[in-house]
Amino acid sequence: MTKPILYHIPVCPFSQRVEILLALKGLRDSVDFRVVDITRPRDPALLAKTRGTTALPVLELADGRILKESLVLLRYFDELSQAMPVARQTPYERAVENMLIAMEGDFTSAGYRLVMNQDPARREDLASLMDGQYRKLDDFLTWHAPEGPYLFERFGLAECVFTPMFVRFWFLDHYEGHDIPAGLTRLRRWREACLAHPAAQQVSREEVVKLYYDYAWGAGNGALLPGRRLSSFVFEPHWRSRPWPPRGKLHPMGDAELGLFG
Ligand SMILES: COc1ccc(C(=O)/C=[SH]/C[C@H](NC(=O)CC[C@H](N)C(=O)O)C(=O)NCC(=O)O)cc1OC
Repeated sequence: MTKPILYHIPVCPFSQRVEILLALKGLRDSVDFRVVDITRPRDPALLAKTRGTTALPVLELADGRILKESLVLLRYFDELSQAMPVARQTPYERAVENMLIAMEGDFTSAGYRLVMNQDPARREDLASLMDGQYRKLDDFLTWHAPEGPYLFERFGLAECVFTPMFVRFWFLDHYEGHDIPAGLTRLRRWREACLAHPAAQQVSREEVVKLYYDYAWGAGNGALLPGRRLSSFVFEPHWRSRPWPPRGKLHPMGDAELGLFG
């Protein structure tokens, strides 16, 4: 039987969400993962399938129908196979889960704006906004799940949504020296449990720090920085062969210093 195809970027957090849920449901092998190199022009055939949008992940069903948006794909796969449901099953618990998931967009944006910031004069404000997002999450968890570590008794849909962002925000520690503010113990407990879960081990801290280097200099989604020939997002040379970039944003490194020998 032809498997559905998930077009994805290996290190993209939105793709990782889907990988985590598929791993939780034992469906990882039921999907054909097709890697897309966003540092190169998109395949016209894929662009035609997505009607011109470029954001990944994109799911192509066996009959050619196309689905997009990671949150949609999470629920699609969770509902496709009734076994081992990941989303909560009662209206109230699903509502609480959705309230937490509704907070993810602002949380993610705050983190990416902080890591991509190039204006030292704005850093304090952006760091403060990030702190505010952490406080909102800590307050929500303290309110709805004071014991934890998860929102409910197991790693669920909200954890699928947030864990890839906790993974990416290792770049905040490395390039901005920024982390969850002291005292937010409930959020730290949640993050620690999410990061340790066996279904969420697709991307390492080393991979994030090396691949997201260009984000720290304001270039996202594979965009090229001035004077550079290769994006830090390229697949080759493999990130394992590259040196660790220094912590902080002291001076921009060139391709050679980054181990990007094209
Ligand atoms: C808030 O700023 C950011 C937040 C997250 C990401 C990210 O991880 C992209 S991951 C890769 C990105 N995918 C998405 O943004 C998907 C978002 C979509 N809403 C979903 O949930 O599936 C992509 O395909 N980019 C290639 C393209 O569009 O051609 C980047 C940000 O800025 C560059």
